Amino acid sequence: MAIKYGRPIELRDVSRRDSTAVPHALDLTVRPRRNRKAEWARRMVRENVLTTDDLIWPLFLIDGTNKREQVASMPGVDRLSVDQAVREAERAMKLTIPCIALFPYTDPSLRDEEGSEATNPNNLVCQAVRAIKKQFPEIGILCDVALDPFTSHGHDGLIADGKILNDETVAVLVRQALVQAEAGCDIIAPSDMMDGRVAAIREGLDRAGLLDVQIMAYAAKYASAFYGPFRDAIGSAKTLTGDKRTYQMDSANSDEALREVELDIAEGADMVMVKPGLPYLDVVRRVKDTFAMPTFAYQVSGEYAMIAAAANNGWLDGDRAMMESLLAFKRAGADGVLSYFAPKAAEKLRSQA
Ligand SMILES: NCC(=O)CCC(=O)O
Ligand SMILES: [Mg+2]
Repeated sequence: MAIKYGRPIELRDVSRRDSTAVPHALDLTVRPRRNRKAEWARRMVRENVLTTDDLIWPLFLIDGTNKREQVASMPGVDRLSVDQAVREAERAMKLTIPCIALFPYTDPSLRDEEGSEATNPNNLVCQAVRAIKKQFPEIGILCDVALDPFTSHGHDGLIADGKILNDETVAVLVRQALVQAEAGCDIIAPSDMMDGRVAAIREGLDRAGLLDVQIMAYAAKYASAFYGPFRDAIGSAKTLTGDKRTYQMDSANSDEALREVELDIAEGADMVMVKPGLPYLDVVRRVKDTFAMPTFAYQVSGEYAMIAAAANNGWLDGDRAMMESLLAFKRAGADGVLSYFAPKAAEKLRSQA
C-alpha cells in the first residue's frame, strides 16, 4: 500500500462508517487536532526544542570602567566596559549559555584607514578575552574577525582606489585572529567575506601551535539592511562609505551560499554560519541538508530591533515573538543561534524548566 504522509492513500477516499454516535460529525478518519488537544500531548509530539545550549550571546564592548551605555536602536542592549562584560560572562555561565561573542566599539581616535587597532594585542577585545578567561575559563568566547570596527571608513577590509582589497586584507585578518587567539579566544569567527581567509587563518593558527582554536566561518553572509543597529552599536554607521556588496552576498542567491559554505569547509572551518537569520532560513536548511556540518545562524541586530520595538509599542507579545523566532532556527536545521535575545531567552527557558 502506498503511504503518503503516514496514511495509506488508497484509503483516503473510502467512506468508512456512520458516526451516528455524534450528531453532525464529519466522516473523518484523520483528525490532526487530536495530537494538539492538550499541552502534554503537544509536548509529546513536538519535533524541535530550543535549549540554552543553542544560544550564543553577542556583547558590545566599550573603553572605561563600570560603564554601561545603551544602544539607542537596540532597546535592552548596552555597550559594556570590560569589568561589566566579565559580569555578563558570569551571568551567561549561570544561565548555562555555552558561549559569548565580543564586538568592540573602538574609540574614533583609534580608527584609521588600515584598521591597525585590530591587530593590537592589547585592544579592547583582547583585554576583555583575558579578563573573562581569567575569572571564568569554562565559558566559550567567540571573537569576530573583520576590520569594520577599526577602520575610519567602516569597511571590513583595506581599500585602494575605492576597491576592497582581498589578499592584502586576508594578511591583516590572520594577524587579527592571532592576537585574539593568543589572548585566549576559543572560536575565531571571520565575518569579512574575503576569499581564502579561512585557509589563511587556519594555517596561521596551526603555525602558532594554536591547534585547538576553532573556526566558525560566517560562510554565507549577505549584504543586508538588517545590520543597521549593529553599526550604531560599534559606531560605524556614520562613517561607512558606500555599501558592502562587492564582498557580502547578494540576497537573491542561495546556490551561491552552498558554494561559499563548501569552500569554507574545505579551507578548514569547524562550523559554518548563515547571516542574517530569519530572512534566510531557507539557506540555513539547504546548508544543513547539504553538508551536515555544525550550522549556526545569526539573528542580527535589525531582527532584534524589529521585535523589541514592536513589543515596546505594545504591538506584539515580545516574549512569545522572541521564543517563536528562536525556535524557527531549530526547525530550519540550525544547531545554534547568535542572538541579542540570548540572556532573556535563557531566563525564560530556565523558568519554564
Ligand atoms: N560581524 C557581526 C555583525 O556584522 C553583526 C550584525 C548585526 O547584528 O546586525
Ligand atoms: Mg567565502
